Amino acid sequence: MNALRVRDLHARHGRREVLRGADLQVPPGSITALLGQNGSGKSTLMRAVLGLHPGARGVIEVLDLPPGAGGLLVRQRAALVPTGGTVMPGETARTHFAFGERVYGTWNRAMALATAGALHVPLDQPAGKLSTGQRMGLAVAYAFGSGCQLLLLDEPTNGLDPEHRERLAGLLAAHAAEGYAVLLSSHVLPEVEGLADRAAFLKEGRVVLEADLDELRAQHAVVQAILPDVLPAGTLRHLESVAGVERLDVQGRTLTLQVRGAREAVLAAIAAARPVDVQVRPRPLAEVYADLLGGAA
Ligand SMILES: Nc1ncnc2c1ncn2[C@@H]1O[C@H](COP(=O)(O)OP(=O)(O)OP(=O)(O)O)[C@@H](O)[C@H]1O
Repeated sequence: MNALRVRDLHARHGRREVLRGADLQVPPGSITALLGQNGSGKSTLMRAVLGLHPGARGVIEVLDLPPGAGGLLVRQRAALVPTGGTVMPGETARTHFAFGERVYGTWNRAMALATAGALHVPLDQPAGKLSTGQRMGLAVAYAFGSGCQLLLLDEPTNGLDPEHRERLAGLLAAHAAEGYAVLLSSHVLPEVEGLADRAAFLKEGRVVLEADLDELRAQHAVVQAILPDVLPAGTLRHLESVAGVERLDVQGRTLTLQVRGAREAVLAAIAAARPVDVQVRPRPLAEVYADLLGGAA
């Protein structure tokens, strides 16, 4: 069973169809990154899951609830932290937590307090007087405290300084290790790479690729070889034609190839040129993102 399964989700803002049949899943214990350019519909998708986007159509399955269970039931099982970490500006963190205790049957006060402590959220200051990062920390502490098995976090590291980003990453990893499922959006791809285990790429209203990040790293590699001599044009043409080679670049005696899928044939062809050194490394997520979605993250 998935913690979240979305099928054929459609949603519009006015006349514009933002989601056009999006499919997505988040297994329990997974931190799945929802990636896409500005305006691609990430927030819309998250809101639609919680029944907060009027007119959204599609099949949404949350945990063991029946498909289409409805927003009220879903919001008892899934918590959303919107961009900016919306909170009640006049209320302190303590009041938020007392409120959470009444709202959620699964409320975990110790978890809310521990999360707020780890993120250095002042407990007795009105939320409206907290800094952007502290307000995000409060929203995250509230979501963790809810006890919800599915967390939807819309750019949760926004406003957090490097120390608190790292702290949040640790908290999320620990949460996922206990079986909680997280769907988070972010534009900070190096951070996503260290945090998420899966990624879903949203483009033109659809998820164009959903992949395990380890598999993605295994599939998309950069092979770099230092050769004893400049390669003859014929050998280069042969290398370019080897299955899986997507791009080839030569700078003097340094050969760089972008390879997709199995690399045996490419490595065999390079070995024939008696390289001085060969290195294979996964392509950074930002490059895969740019290939799939265009531009930079
Ligand atoms: N309240 C609204 N009224 C009208 N259009 C909206 C509204 N909210 C979002 N949109 C439009 O819907 C599209 C998707 O917006 P959404 O906020 O879901 O994108 P996003 O992927 O979360 O973007 P970002 O990465 O910038 O946060 C955008 O084109 C946006 O202009």
